[in-house]
Amino acid sequence: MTRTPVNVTVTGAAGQIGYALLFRIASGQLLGADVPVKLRLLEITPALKAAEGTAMELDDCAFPLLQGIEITDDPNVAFDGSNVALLVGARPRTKGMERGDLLEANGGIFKPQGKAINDNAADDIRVLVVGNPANTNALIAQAAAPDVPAERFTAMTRLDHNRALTQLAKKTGASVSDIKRLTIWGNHSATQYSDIHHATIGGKSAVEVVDDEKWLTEEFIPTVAKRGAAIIEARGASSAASAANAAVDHIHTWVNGTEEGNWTSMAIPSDGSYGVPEGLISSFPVTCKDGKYEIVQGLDINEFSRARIDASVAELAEERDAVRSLGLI
Ligand SMILES: NC(=O)c1ccc[n+]([C@@H]2O[C@H](COP(=O)([O-])OP(=O)(O)OC[C@H]3O[C@@H](n4cnc5c(N)ncnc54)[C@H](O)[C@@H]3O)[C@@H](O)[C@H]2O)c1
Ligand SMILES: O=C(O)C[C@H](O)C(=O)O
Repeated sequence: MTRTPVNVTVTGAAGQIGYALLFRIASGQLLGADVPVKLRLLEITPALKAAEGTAMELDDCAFPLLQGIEITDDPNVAFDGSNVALLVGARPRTKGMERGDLLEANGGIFKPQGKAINDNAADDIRVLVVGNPANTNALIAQAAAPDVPAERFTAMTRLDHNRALTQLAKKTGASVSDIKRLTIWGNHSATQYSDIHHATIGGKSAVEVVDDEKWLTEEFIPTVAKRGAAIIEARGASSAASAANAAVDHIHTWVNGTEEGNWTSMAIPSDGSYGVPEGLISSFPVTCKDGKYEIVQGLDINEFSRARIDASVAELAEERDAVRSLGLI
């Protein structure tokens, strides 16, 4: 193998998403079956030992593509020469914690990590924020990295996209691969909007195939938006394997491209498209080609969609204003 290994940094590596993610990265599913990787695992000091345990297991898989593992509690080391950064570790909301407290606690994580990315990462760094509140954590990290092109900071709504695909497939009896051009708009939160107005199923309009407006508004959209909470309720812990799967999908698509005639959903810094204020990290329909993404332009947004996009974007603007008032951006 002669290719230079790609440095992949994973924060929160000893957590449950980390455990589901690292083996897939090391096996080549993130970047490709011919791309060697070096892993950098960032954890808080008390979790370093657990991260070492996971590294021992990674060693024991004898993955041919895995060219090294470094474990550290220092963001400057973790992001040194990093090409891909998966920011998973975050401060979860605990009892009695207000939203402002949560944003502030996460600011204490994502601001220094953004600075460490700015100061140490490779020129081609691509960042995916998974840790919640993902969109606003991405905004905090991005603001702390003024030397990195803003568009390299993204947040994950691919899990919502995948959830929506399956709900739609189950409703219509189609296969997920027959469904194209589905979109998640806005925030990775309960305000997100899963939009099938431009989607097709087996080449036909998804709205016409579904032909059930009540299901769309009262079941589909809320089921997808509240799926994370439903999983926490059922499992007693938040989604992990499906979140790791979506992170793999997000980076794989960003690097390797979307299929012809289809698009995906990524939370990315807005350029003002579709009335989303510039700079907010909001989910859009995107196509990817040659390692770059582009917002799908020219879609007709009906009144129904407009109201839902606006509501989610308003929440993002509130979160931005809150972190701004805390001096985090
Ligand atoms: N965007 C999405 O679709 C999505 C889906 C599922 C979960 N999540 C979020 O992903 C995050 C992680 O979930 P999990 O189940 O793996 O949580 P977890 O609690 O199992 O693991 C989090 C890990 O992060 C580590 N950590 C905390 N602060 C850190 C720091 N400053 N630097 C490095 N590591 C740090 C912790 O030690 C822990 O090991 C949560 O915020 C969760 O809400 C997002
Ligand atoms: O961790 C959570 O709050 C839920 C998670 O973001 C999910 O969508 O599964």
